[in-house]
Amino acid sequence: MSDLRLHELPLVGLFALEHKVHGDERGRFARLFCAGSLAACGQPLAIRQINHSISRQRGTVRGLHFQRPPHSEAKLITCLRGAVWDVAVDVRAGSPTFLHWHAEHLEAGDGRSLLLPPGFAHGFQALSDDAELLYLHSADYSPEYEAGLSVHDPRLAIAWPLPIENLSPRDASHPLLSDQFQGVRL
Ligand SMILES: Cc1cn([C@H]2C[C@H](O)[C@@H](COP(=O)(O)OP(=O)(O)O[C@H]3O[C@@H](C)C(=O)[C@@H](O)[C@H]3O)O2)c(=O)[nH]c1=O
Repeated sequence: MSDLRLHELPLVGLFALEHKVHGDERGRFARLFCAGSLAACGQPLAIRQINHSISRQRGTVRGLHFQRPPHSEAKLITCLRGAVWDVAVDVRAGSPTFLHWHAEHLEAGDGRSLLLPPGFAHGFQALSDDAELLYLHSADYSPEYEAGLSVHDPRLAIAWPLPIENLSPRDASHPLLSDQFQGVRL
């Protein structure tokens, strides 16, 4: 296999990325991001920012976050320690899967990442204590364009695997979707 392989997921534009993991007596080596390979697969990704988070407690939920145009962004998410249930919600106006969600189990060392295109909200639940995530972003952080969906929104009906713990005050205050929500036009 080449160094990176993309697997289509049920929401158009959402991919699981499989890394080739090289193991030897010292341990392991994997390329987590490769601009050339992604471009060759038709999913070019220009990285503007790399972020890292640690969620101390199992059950912790962060999200669901996205940036509105013109600062919409793609994200490449990799779990570096522990495990998470990683969720993408399609908020693209006019998408056939508008407001559908998809979740993937990501675990440290599993050789997998989730690639979200612009127009998706992202969140996750830590399945272990001390879950560590690495995020690669295609846009700069633009707090004035940040938006959020409620993790409890009945219209999304996300089936969180564990009771929700440790929501930040900001995440607890995201409003429920209104009937007027049309999504983002990219
Ligand atoms: C996202 C972000 C936050 N911050 C600051 C704002 C705040 O003071 C502190 C913590 O921010 P938050 O509470 O938004 O962190 P958090 O809730 O972990 O936000 C993250 O959630 C997951 C689900 C994502 O998808 C990420 O892109 C990001 O939005 O860090 C930055 O300086 N740069 C950034 O890019």
